[in-house]
Amino acid sequence: MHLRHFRNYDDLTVHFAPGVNVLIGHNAQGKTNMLEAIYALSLTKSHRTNNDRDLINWQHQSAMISGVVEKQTGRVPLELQFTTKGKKAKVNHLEQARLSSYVGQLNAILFAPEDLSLVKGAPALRRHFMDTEFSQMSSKYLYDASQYRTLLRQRNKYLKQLKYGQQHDRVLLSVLSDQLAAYGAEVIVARYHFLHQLEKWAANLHEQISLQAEQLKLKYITQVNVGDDTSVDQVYHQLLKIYQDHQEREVDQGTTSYGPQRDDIHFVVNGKNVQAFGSQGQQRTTALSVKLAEIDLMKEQTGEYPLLLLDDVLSELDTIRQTHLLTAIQDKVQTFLTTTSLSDVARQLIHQPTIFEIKNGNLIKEEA
Ligand SMILES: Nc1ncnc2c1ncn2[C@@H]1O[C@H](COP(=O)(O)OP(=O)(O)OP(=O)(O)O)[C@@H](O)[C@H]1O
Repeated sequence: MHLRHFRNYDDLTVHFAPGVNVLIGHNAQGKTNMLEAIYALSLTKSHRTNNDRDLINWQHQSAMISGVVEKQTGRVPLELQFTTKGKKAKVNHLEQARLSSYVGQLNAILFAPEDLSLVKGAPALRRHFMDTEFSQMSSKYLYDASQYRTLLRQRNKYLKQLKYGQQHDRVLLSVLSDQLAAYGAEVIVARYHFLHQLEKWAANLHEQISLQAEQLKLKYITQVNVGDDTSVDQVYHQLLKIYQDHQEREVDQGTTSYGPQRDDIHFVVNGKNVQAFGSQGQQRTTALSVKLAEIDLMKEQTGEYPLLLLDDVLSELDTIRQTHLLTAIQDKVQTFLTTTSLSDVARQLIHQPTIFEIKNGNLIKEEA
């Protein structure tokens, strides 16, 4: 990987190892920035800011991240350039007209301490989780979800204009409702199936981590009826009917109250919703199982394991959970783990880690 003028990195080339890469450093040296660079190389955007300008070093006007991904099908050079005017993404040195044709070349799963609140946090967090993860597995999902978001913004704007009498034409509202229902149905059916697949892997991991004491189920919460055999067309008609039945109410409120932007996931352990009734430990085990399950699901869906980015999470987990995490990933997932100091437990658990010391935007590889 090569970074130029990215955050606090000036000009850095680094060769990472295929196994576990440990990035050790004091606070504010560039550990999270490095994970952010890898994440951005995967998804074209940061996990912690929506403003790409934040990624550019304060002394400069542009930044670059490039890297070579070694896939089963061969080596793929990727490059991202950020300027104050926008960004460019290249695959195999060719600029991509759409960012969506770039995403999916390199998949990455990031796990940070705040992800432990996936279970107890707000529903928006769980929707964001579905969107980021499923978009990496399916370019169709990425496209449908982004079309849905654009249409939702347009429809909300139009509903507000109707509410305040700036517009009167209900025909245009019907057109927007129809298009919104079409993309909404794609998103809902895809989420249902992906969550069903994710549950298989997550339940298995949860059972192991809880030493066979707990059974985890994932329940997809959405406003329409959806099951194993429900078609996209059936969901589309349900949504369309909801929009027709509630048109006056939505105009009154000036916003769209129905659709996948209101979805949620319930995590159920031994028959009880963990969000409401689970102990902190159960909530953490659930979050960990779901995150680890994504690794296997991505492999199943794409044929390649994703990269795993662990931002200072070991210190947040007890020994049992650390052991499960580290044994689940070893020898199969290329991992990048940041820490201010590696505990003795972790040192013993990681097979042949490659250790880099991060100091003020520089990486120094420790000799084995
Ligand atoms: N655009 C930027 N240009 C220059 N420096 C930046 C930019 N954005 C952030 N920094 C600096 O990068 C430094 C490293 O930040 P980073 O978040 O990577 O720290 P860290 O090593 O993960 O530390 P911690 O252990 O405290 O989380 C910070 O001092 C921050 O001020």
